[in-house]
Amino acid sequence: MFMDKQVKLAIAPIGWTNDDLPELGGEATFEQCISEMALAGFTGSEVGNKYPRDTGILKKALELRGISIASAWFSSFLTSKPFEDTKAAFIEHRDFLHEMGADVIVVSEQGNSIQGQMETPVFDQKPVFTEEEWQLLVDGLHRLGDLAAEKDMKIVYHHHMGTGIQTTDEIARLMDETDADKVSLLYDTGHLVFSGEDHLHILKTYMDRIRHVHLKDIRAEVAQKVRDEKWSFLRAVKGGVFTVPGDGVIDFKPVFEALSEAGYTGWFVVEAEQDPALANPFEYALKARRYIRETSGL
Ligand SMILES: O=C1C[C@@H](O)[C@H](O)[C@@H](O)C1=O
Ligand SMILES: [Co+2]
Repeated sequence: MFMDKQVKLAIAPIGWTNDDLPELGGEATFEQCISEMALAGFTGSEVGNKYPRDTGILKKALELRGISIASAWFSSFLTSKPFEDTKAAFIEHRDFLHEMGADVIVVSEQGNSIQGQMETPVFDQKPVFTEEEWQLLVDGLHRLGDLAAEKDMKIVYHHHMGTGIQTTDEIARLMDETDADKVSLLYDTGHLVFSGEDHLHILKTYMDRIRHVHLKDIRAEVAQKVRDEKWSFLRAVKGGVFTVPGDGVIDFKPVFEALSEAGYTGWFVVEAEQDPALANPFEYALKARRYIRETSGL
C-alpha cells in the first residue's frame, strides 16, 4: 500500500510514562522506554518528560537503538498570555527539535484548556473561543509558522479533547482562517473519535494540510462512560479510553488507504496513553506493530 520509505513509524513514550499524569509509569526509565520501542520494531519517537534535554546525550542513546525524533508537543498560550511568552518558549523548543533532526513541531493551544484538570467534565466544559481569542490564535499561529520556517520546519496543529480546537467545526474554522503555508494539521484519530467526529471526513477534507499523524485507538465503552458520568479528560485516560491501534473500535484500514492514495509522506506515531500497570507498554507496542503490518503492509 505505501511506497518504500514513504512513511516512517514512531511510537510515543506516553504509553510508558505519561506527561499529563506523571504518576502513570513514574518508575519506567528513559532507557527502558527507547529500548522497548526499538525491540518492538519502531524507528522513531516523540519526546517525553524522561528524555534528556542535552542533545548530545539524547542523540547517542537514540542512535544506539536506531531511533530518530519525529517531533514533540508544544503548548501555546496565544489566547491567554502575551505572544512574547509563547514566542520565547517556542524558539527554545524549535531549536531543540531542529538539532534533533525533526522537521515538524506539534503545537496545541492550551489557553483555557481543561485537558490537565482532574475534576472538570471534558464534554460539558471544554472552552469555546471568543471572536477575540480566535483572532489571537490565528495571528499567533501564523507567527509561529514563520518562526518554524526560519529553520525550514513546519508547525502541525494538534486538535485535542478539552481544548478550543476539538470539534469538526472548530477544525474547519482553524483550517479556513489559517494560511496553509504557515499552519499544517496533525491528524489524531483517537481525539476525533473520542469527541464523536467523523475521522474519515476530516482526513479526506484536510488531506492537503496533514503533515503528521497520531495513531490512537478508542475503547468505545469507556468513551461512553466519560460522557454519561461526566468524567474529566485525565480520568478518561486513567480509565483506559485510549489504546493502541488494533485494540479498540477504529478500523485503520481506510485511514491507511486514504493516506497512501494521497501520497502522504512523514511520520505515523502510535500514541496510546493508558495505565502501564494495566497495559504493559512493550506488549502493547508489539500489538500495535503487528496490527499496522497486517493492515497497511508497513
Ligand atoms: O499528542 C498528544 C500529547 C499528549 O500530551 C496529549 O494529552 C495526548 O492525548 C495527545 O494526543
Ligand atoms: Co496526539
